[in-house]
Amino acid sequence: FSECISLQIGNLQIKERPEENGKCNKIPKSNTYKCHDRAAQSLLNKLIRSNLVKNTNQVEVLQKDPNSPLYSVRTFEELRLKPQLLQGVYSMGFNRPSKIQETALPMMLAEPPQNLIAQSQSGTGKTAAFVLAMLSHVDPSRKYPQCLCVSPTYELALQTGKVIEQMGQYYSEVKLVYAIRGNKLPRGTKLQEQIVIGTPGTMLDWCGKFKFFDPKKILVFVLDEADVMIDTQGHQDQSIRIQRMLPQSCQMLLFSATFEESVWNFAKRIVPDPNIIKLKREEETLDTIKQYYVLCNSREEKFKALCNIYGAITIAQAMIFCHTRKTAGWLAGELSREGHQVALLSGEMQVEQRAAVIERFREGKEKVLVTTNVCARGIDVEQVSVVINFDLPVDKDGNPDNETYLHRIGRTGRFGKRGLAINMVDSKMSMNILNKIQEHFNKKIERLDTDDLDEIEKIAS
Ligand SMILES: Nc1ncnc2c1ncn2[C@@H]1O[C@H](COP(=O)(O)OP(=O)(O)OP(=O)(O)O)[C@@H](O)[C@H]1O
Repeated sequence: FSECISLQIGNLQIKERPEENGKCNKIPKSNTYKCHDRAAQSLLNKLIRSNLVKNTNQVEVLQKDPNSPLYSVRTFEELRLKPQLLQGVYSMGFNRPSKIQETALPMMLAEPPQNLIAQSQSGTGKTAAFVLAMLSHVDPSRKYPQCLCVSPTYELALQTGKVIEQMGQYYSEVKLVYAIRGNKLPRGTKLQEQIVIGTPGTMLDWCGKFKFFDPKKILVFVLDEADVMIDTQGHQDQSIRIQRMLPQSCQMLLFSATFEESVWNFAKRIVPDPNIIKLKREEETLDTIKQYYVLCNSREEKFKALCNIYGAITIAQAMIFCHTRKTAGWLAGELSREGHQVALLSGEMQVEQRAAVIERFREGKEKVLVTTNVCARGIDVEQVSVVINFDLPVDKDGNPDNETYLHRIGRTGRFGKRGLAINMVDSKMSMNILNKIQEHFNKKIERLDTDDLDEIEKIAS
């Protein structure tokens, strides 16, 4: 599929330019794909499964299902967004809000402003929700920072910044600046941008040490991916110190995909008198992501299983998580030898290098991303149809890391897309870890026999 240039299916023509992220560049406005024969239908199904065609049908169905996190009863118009923002939302291809957007936006846009602690599954539109809230509150005629958004990593700050730029594209007076390492401003600078987005350390320096802006004038403070934030040494304290500089009237918003007790305690310290949107444990995993495990005996067997999976199904893009840099390096080498276009991302790389790797992957220049760690958390790449846990996530004591599991599998199945998560189990210990993960989320993870190609094909259908 990745090589096809043009496809005629019934009266629908799909053209693909591989240099454009492998996405079809001509997608009919209508949500119905008409197919006149079975071969064409099966071809189209494969395209949809491999995420090469944006399956808007599926999103629409989910948005009408009250049990889905994408369910909404209201339209964006009913959420009373400014016309320029509505235009931005529609230009991004959003038709209706998701559940978190529909529930959180009225609270965030209320007068007087209300504080919020919100949880929603990965890929259900939290970022879009708080970006809309920030853009709704800024006064573009005032040339100083009014909204702060703190993200746990450089990559996520850049990603969120892009969403702000896209959503705010018709609101051109609103400007954005990145408080991230590497963006060095001369002493004495007074920022004119209305939105500052960055990582906690640099943000703290900018408002505390360098006084690039006056924290007392901030109207909205957003803390994104709170669970990832508290995993990084120092981020929790830095975030709290920033929050302490803000006026009492400032609206505090905190988002997270998971809420272990530690996240909860942190959230309560940051957000006084909050409205709370919280999920039940069994709602945390998405039904659109199918989860499997594969039994192996060694690293080489795991690699063979991976090759079998690649041999049986069309994978638009995949993310593969390993426990150590050594395994990740080895695996990336083996996959390259097999002819895959592989990107390797690991913690010892410079932040700029990491951002460049993610950008290339997002553009579809590489189809497989092998990675070890947190810099892949929260990364939103629509085309990721498969996540492989080459090694299961464990904490430093070797216990299952449920939070990381959820973040990893959440890289697929973005906004209603179907996703596959495959876990490689290679010992009694890792089987034990997998069982605990199943128990924690109260979700069965089925066994997959990767020697049986038909069975692999079936799970992707
Ligand atoms: N209402 C909507 N309609 C269609 N697509 C949407 C809508 N809201 C968000 N999206 C898209 O869905 C994807 C996931 O959204 P977003 O990144 O905001 O989710 P998230 O909950 O912040 O994810 P994570 O927990 O992984 O950070 C993005 O590609 C975004 O453009």
